[in-house]
Amino acid sequence: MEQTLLSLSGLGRSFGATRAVDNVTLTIAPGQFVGVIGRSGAGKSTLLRLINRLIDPTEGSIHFGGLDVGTLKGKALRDWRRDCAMIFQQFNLVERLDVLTNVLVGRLSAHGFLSSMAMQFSDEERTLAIRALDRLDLAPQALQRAGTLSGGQQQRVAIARALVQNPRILLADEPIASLDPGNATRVMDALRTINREDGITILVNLHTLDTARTYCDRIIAMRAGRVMFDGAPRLLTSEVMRGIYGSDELEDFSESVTSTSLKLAVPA
Ligand SMILES: Nc1ncnc2c1ncn2[C@@H]1O[C@H](COP(=O)(O)OP(=O)(O)OP(=O)(O)O)[C@@H](O)[C@H]1O
Repeated sequence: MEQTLLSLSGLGRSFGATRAVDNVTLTIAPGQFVGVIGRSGAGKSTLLRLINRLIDPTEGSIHFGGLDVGTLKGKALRDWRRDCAMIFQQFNLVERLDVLTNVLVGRLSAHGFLSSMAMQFSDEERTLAIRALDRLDLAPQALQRAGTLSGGQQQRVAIARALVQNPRILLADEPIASLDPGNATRVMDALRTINREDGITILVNLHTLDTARTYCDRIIAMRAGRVMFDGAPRLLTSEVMRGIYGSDELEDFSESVTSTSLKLAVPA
């Protein structure tokens, strides 16, 4: 039987009359690379924010291993947020700080209040951060101000910051939505490397089907807060997509964002 790392049961979140996430039940096995697709407003961000506990559910439960994530408070909640790293579309770096310091921010959750206020880091932590940057081909930029990097480089710094947290799962909320195809490919390649080499489970929100098909070993398609499809990419055929989203909505998914998928889209 397949192991379960993360389990969502009847998970829901309303904002007034809007059911942003509606009765989502699913399990994720360790090491999976899962893509969540859906149009704008489908509930993808809300789903990730619920898992990370940036927002609280109105119904249902979230379990991670033996942990009841929905009930965590104080230090246990902070520990969960460290185990469950999150990266965002807008990178969320401190632009005036150098790249290395931005990566070291990922270590703050392991510090006490005073040392985190003083931003004091050990030599081991600096080595860890440099190593993470090196893996993402960004060691030469370590002392550069983060705000001077390209969007794709900034997103890779955000991935390095997440890596030094030693997360058990990485949630990425539309990480390539504001990048050009070349940078989008490098960011998705970096996520794939982390998934394969470190075994970190990845849940990534995407709004393009081609990218999800290229990188993910499982796709969850959402519409109006609900899971409409959950399975292997090859099973998410055009007919299935049309059945979920209708012919008009389908156009929203057709754009190819990553150059890998562009290559795949070119007939032989
Ligand atoms: N804080 C909030 N207050 C009110 N409504 C919200 C809030 N957050 C999300 N919603 C609503 O919940 C629904 C789902 O939004 P969500 O951001 O999760 O969708 P999404 O699929 O991530 O879309 P996008 O790709 O545009 O980010 C939308 O109707 C949105 O307007």
